[in-house]
Amino acid sequence: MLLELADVSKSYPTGEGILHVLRGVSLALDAGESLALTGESGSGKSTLLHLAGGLDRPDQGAIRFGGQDIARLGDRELASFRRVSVGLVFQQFNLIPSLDVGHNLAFQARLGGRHDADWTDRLAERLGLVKLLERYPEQLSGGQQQRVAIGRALAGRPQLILADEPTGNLDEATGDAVLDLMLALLAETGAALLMVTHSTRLAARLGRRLHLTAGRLT
Ligand SMILES: Nc1ncnc2c1ncn2[C@@H]1O[C@H](COP(=O)(O)OP(=O)(O)OP(=O)(O)O)[C@@H](O)[C@H]1O
Repeated sequence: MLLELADVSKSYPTGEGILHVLRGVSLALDAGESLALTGESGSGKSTLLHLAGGLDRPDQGAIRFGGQDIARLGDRELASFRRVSVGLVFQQFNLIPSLDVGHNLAFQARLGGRHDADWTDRLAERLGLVKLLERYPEQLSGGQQQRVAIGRALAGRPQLILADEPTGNLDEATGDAVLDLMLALLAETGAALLMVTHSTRLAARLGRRLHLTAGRLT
């Protein structure tokens, strides 16, 4: 098993008291598996994704990656886990505006000491970015920007990709094409995917689906 959330709870203090977002959530994801997470707005999908990626810590419960509880790692070890083991793709493509496509693609892999020029070239080819490598993000369409973000997430060959509404900013046809590419590349690398989506149509294309409601998974 690659990723396991065991009885994870998370709440936030708010003006009106404590908001219990996740109430004892458990899930397991194997290497190479893809899982769609659906749920109403505000149900805690992004919160769960952030916990799985070590971007935040749970109040209770264990988050095991390769058997190790990342919720118990120190800040430096957690940062290293994020750089090496996880690739993130968000709805807002989050490219670095001052870097061209080639440097955006390699950015995270370089940070994690995992840059591999041949693999990055191959990703650029598979994602149809070869002719765009010297352009800057503002010179790209939304679909092109998201293809760069996917390449950047995969460049360091992380074992887990976490995607939060990755096609939410794209029209349906472009979004479908981008998702197809992402799934094909995941199949090639063997990485697992945990993807948040509002769309049951997109969720149906992944291996498994879970629905978050009232802080619990069904
Ligand atoms: N840092 C925070 N402090 C206080 N409340 C928060 C914080 N982050 C999230 N929340 C609240 O927790 C709940 C879950 O938020 P989350 O972003 O995980 O939901 P979501 O299912 O991803 O929603 P959406 O589909 O709208 O993106 C929401 O009610 C949100 O307002």
